[in-house]
Amino acid sequence: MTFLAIDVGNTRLKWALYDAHRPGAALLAHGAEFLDHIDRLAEGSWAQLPAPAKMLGCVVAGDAVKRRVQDQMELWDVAAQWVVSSAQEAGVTNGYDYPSRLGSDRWVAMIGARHHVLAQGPARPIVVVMVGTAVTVECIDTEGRFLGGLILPGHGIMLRALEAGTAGLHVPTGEVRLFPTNTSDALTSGGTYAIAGAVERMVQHVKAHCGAEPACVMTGGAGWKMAPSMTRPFELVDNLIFDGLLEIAARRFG
Ligand SMILES: Nc1ncnc2c1ncn2[C@@H]1O[C@H](COP(=O)(O)OP(=O)(O)OP(=O)(O)O)[C@@H](O)[C@H]1O
Ligand SMILES: CC(C)(CO)[C@@H](O)C(=O)NCCC(=O)O
Ligand SMILES: [K+]
Repeated sequence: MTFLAIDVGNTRLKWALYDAHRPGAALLAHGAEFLDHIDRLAEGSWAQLPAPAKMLGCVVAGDAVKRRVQDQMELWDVAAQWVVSSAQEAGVTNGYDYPSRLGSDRWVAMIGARHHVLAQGPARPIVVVMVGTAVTVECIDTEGRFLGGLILPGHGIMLRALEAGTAGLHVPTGEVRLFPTNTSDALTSGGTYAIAGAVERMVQHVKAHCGAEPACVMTGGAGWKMAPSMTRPFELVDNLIFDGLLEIAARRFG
């Protein structure tokens, strides 16, 4: 029972084919395409894949992009199913004022993180950081309730905003330094520590609110770049969105 998981992000579509729709299933193939290039998936990297029996995805890119993905999926006889953030799913409850307005990537990643942490031991609060085009920093309490989260610009957006909004900042990417002494390093370090600082605040809020040390997990393509600059240890998890989609699929598809 092959299973196709799809994460349509702000910049790229990421997909993974598994041999079953359950946590721990074997990964058969995976890939990523910039959103501009997704119309070539059916004749490109999907052409040689075994047909998926089930599919589940999450999409933050809007209905037009979702339809373009579904067009590519016509290659197979499989129904497209997309996760919509709800009040409760797979053991996580949603504390957002309007649960369906929570980005489904955030919701699915939190479900992945909750089960990832439960698989390691007793339940504890979690801080989930997703580093992509945008950065999100979520808090889940010991009972699996999403208490709230932060949204901030990703590194690329921060640098482009500074380039666009200042008179004379156009420099190549630099290094993260404690005391940057050139413009490139100052910009790169500023962006990195802006993210690390926001995350540190959330960890403090969680400790104060929940009275326990949270498990700290980080995911997203740029996670490995952030990890050395964090104020405390973060476990890097390859793709919490795919982990979450497997958890949800196991419950929905039986
Ligand atoms: N040195 C860095 N430190 C932190 N973040 C960085 C760094 N360099 C690039 N990034 C960020 O990482 C992002 C790429 O991460 P990732 O591959 O997960 O994103 P994506 O797949 O393009 O995003 P999305 O899932 O939203 O489509 C870039 O958009 C940029 O904001
Ligand atoms: C915050 C992003 C852009 C992160 O990818 C996405 O989850 C999104 O568009 N969310 C909708 C708004 C919200 O989550 O409150
Ligand atoms: K994303």
